[in-house]
Amino acid sequence: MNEGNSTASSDDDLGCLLHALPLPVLVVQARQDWRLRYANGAARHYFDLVGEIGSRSLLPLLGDADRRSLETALAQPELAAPRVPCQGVEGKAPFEAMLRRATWQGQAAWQLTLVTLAPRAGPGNEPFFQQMFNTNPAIKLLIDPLDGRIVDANASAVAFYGYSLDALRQLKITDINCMGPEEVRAGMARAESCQQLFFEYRHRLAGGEIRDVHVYSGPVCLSGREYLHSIIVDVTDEKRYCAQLEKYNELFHNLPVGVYRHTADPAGHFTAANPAMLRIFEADSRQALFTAPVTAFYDCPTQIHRFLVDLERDGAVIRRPLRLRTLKGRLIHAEVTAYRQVAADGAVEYSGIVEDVTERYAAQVNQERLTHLLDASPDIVSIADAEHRVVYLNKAGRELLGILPEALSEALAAVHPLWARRLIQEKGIPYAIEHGHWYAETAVLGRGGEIPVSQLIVTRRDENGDIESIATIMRDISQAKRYQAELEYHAGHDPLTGAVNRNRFIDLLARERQEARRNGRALSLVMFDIDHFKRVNDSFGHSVGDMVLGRLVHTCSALLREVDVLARWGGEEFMLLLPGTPLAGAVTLAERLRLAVEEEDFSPVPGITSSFGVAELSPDEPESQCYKRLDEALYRAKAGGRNRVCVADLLDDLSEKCGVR
Ligand SMILES: Nc1nc2c(ncn2[C@@H]2O[C@H](COP(=O)(O)OP(=O)(O)OP(=O)(O)O)[C@@H](O)[C@H]2O)c(=O)[nH]1
Repeated sequence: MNEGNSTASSDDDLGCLLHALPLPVLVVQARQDWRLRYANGAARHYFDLVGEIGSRSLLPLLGDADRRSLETALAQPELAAPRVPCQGVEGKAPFEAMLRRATWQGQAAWQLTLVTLAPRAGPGNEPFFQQMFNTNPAIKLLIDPLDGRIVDANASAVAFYGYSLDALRQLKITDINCMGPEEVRAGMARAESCQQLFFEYRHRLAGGEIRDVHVYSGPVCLSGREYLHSIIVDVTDEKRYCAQLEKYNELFHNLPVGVYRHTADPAGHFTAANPAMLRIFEADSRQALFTAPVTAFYDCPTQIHRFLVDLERDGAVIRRPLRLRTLKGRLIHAEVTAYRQVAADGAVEYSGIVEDVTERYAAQVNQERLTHLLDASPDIVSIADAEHRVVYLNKAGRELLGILPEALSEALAAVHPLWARRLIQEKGIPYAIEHGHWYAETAVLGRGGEIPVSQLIVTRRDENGDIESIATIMRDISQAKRYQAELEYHAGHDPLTGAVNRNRFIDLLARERQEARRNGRALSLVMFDIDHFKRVNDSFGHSVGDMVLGRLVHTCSALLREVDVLARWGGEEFMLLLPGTPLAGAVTLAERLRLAVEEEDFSPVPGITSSFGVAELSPDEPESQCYKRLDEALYRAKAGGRNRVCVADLLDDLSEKCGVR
């Protein structure tokens, strides 16, 4: 019992039940002159108590005999739950007082439950009995103990059972009771073993409805005959309520979230908690949880202050994330919902729900970290679900697309040129779905045209092996491409003249030879160098010599086709690769180059000329042999007076045929 006032509050369901109980129930303070602390409705009715009862004592309400009996019983501490017959208040039925030790607001008290007794035999009492029988609001039946016939019923019984008085008098109690004899016997045995003053039955009303009842019975002698006087208490609603309460209790007990109630004083203490609360706060016992001040569970004092201020102001705080500490000092992340409630005695209490979201919080923090990282990346990262709906796009992606597109196909269309889109849709995604990932160089559409990107598509499957997500990471590789192209250029070109270098020339020659063999096309080489170049260096210095080399390459390149390759073979020596060119064409070109060099202005160097050796590569001839022939031809050109073209042909007269000097 935890009623804080002398009247039961309608807010408190247990108090409400107690208040409505048809048996008079009193709570009196022990050792304090039987001061009344509580009286339920029936007790107030019996003792004609009206208004506040806090200062009144029970003793003046009782006759001397009853006072003595009660005090004698209480003076016998060996009696745990004494039952004391009392004559009762004048003009009302005598009663038996069942005494039980209780605690009332932390103080020792006695609970008195008064079971009213029907007056025993004696014709003098009959009118009194009749009056009690007829006028009492309790449901009452008078039963013939020999055959169970209902002899009489009061107005409350008529109203409750729904039969007229005459109809009730035609019935036996067994017609109303719908429990079998076995059940009745078991119920009686149970009542006896628990010293219960009533029996539990189920009574059928006239309309067929069955109600659970407690029946308090006692013998009464009327006109020389013994009858059974029964008081019937309808407990159907109470039982239903108790069953419901049990269900709620079970629910409360098994909830995976913590449910609590705590006092609203500055420290605050838990006064109710379900097992989940103990688990969440690592409390070994309820006691451990209840004795620690609520403030001890908060990690941050400003957080609790703000929480309580909001709770006081708004009456409720819904799912607020809080950092809490367990009794073992472990930090947990929780979401707390709390309500401010005012108890029957006006005391403010807080009750609420604590959800331990530590794991969820950690996952969320991880996700936020990852998102932060992905947003900081210049790479475009997108994630689509199994239905190809875009569910995530990082900052770089959002900047490129402006918004988050709904469908993957929509995103692809907005981002990629047609060829790349086809490649991704027809090859990339199907391959990634089958093998887990796909990597390729594709492109996205930039303001200035296509931007080359490296693209990785990664698929993720769930535990059933079904596709869960398709992630794409795209990196702008235009810079890398530029560097690569530059590197490739430098690896294959002479930095002084810009002509292809010897290594690249050899590679290109090998490729062109293959091509020439496949297509049956001619392929010619021309070797040439500047005449008396040493003199240039000696007379004008090396830098002028370098200038001459550069201008020579420039002059010659202007006369070449796209497919021709001009290489610096070494020093002031150059080589020409002429695909699809037979010997005659190569000789003509060499002559044209010779003339162009001769006519070029190499100021400050006057009269620069060059000598040429020309050869057509036969399909099976090793390159080394051809180089040798070219060397010989060039040597002949030098020996012949320089500034001329000589053919390196096995047919010695070919040079004459070609009309060259
Ligand atoms: N300025 C400059 N000179 C170079 C470079 N490479 C080689 N030479 C010079 O080119 C000259 C080649 O001299 P030689 O092999 O005697 O041939 P030449 O003087 O041209 O005589 P002929 O070829 O017989 O007409 C040498 O003096 C080299 O130092 C270069 O990159 N820059």
